[in-house]
Amino acid sequence: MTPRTLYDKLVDSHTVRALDDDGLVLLYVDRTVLNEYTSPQAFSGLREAGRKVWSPSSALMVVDHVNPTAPARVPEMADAGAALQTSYFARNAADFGIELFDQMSPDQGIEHVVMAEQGRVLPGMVVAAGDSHTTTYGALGALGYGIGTSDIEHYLATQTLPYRRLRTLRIVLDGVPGPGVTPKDIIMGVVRAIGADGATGAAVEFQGPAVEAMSVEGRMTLCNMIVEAGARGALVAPDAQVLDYLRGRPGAPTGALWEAAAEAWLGLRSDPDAPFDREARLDVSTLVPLVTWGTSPDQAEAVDGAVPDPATEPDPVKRRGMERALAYMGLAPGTPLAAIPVSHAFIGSCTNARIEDLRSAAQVLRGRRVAPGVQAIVVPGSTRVRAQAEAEGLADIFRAAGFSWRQSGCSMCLAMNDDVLGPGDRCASSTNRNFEGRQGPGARTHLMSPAMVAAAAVAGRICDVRALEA
Ligand SMILES: CC(C)[C@H](C(=O)O)[C@@H](O)C(=O)O
Ligand code: SF4
Repeated sequence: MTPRTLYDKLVDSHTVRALDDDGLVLLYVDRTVLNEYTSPQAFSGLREAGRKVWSPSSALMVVDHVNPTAPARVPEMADAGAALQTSYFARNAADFGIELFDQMSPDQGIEHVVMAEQGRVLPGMVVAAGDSHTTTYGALGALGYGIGTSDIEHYLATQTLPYRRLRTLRIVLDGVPGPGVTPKDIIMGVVRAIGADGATGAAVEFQGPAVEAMSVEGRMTLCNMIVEAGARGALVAPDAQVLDYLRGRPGAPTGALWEAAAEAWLGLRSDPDAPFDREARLDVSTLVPLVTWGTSPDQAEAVDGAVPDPATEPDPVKRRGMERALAYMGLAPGTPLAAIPVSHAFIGSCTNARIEDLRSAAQVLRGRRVAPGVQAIVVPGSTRVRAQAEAEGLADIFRAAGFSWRQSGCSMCLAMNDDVLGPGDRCASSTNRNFEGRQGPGARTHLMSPAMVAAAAVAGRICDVRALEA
């Protein structure tokens, strides 16, 4: 048999039939998750065509993008647009028979955090959903990818999608990360190294000792943020850690079925000599905590470094991009990153708001206070994560430090609810995108790890977390 990558195996095992000779197939898709923002037209399409959902139990509906995160939750949304989106969402759930976690549900949260913690995504599955960060599920050995609204409709009606096989990119992570270097710093290091277009259209498989040593939640951060290098799929071969993560979750099999599944899952890996189209390597021991200074996720620098000078960039296109980014960010070349004051700190998003993220930020905040003038908020990735953090005493640490302890949702990751920054606000943010206006018109975003956000909140400026952890 020709050696195959894990990606090839997942695509092959889900191929209903080939649609052309060039890699276009009809793919069987196991599951989806729907949000209130990208699903409405898909349901309207089904209604107009008089179609039903083929397999309602294969889908889950979660309110996450527009809901407020104010500490006291109410069923009615004050914002008229959000109220309309969420009420149509609920009507679609009821009419099409799909399970819904609305904003009042104890299981609500950011869709990708919820799918994993509920055990709705299992190794070997293909999951397509109307959100680019569906790649997160690669951490569990499942092929997740983002789709548009017309594809959501196609999925709901048929459980299949036309799918063009992707080029593969193996990213090997060697070495042991040094102090303060988290999975977020590692994926930011990867994106910086290969560029914001370095994985365009690729199915990435992360391999290597640093991946094997990483927690499953850390691998979710990798698979989530590789989208910012253009990836359309991400995978890590499932191992014993993945089994430990999944065992006992609501959607995980039990008894003999679990035993059989676990054995099969551990066999899901690329053959040793499987060919990848491309390969990249990074020694994570060379990294230090990273911070973005620009408006593209690859515009990142070591926290103990300085804002780069566009004048030293030989590529004219890159140079103009840097100049424009610095103008938007209000930064001068040569400014030490650790001298940049912040007005806001945000810990949240499907990249970095799981329990391990909250623990690492709380570790920095214990016994410390947010600097005067800094508004700091923490938005747990799910309502379950929030409850767990409360049970572990993390919420008390955040509150005592002066952070606002919120309900779950996408929140300030993309500012579709009322958590919006103003022009000129500067935010230390644990999120994945720093595009112009992402957190509000004219607002400036510096991406970093949750621990680094905590450090920035305390210092009132970008701050090397290693100084605080020492
Ligand atoms: C709203 C949705 C389409 C979008 C995505 O696909 O990623 C959002 O979640 C984001 O992070 O920008
Ligand atoms: S948390 Fe941010 S990145 Fe994740 S789905 Fe929501 S808006 Fe997109």
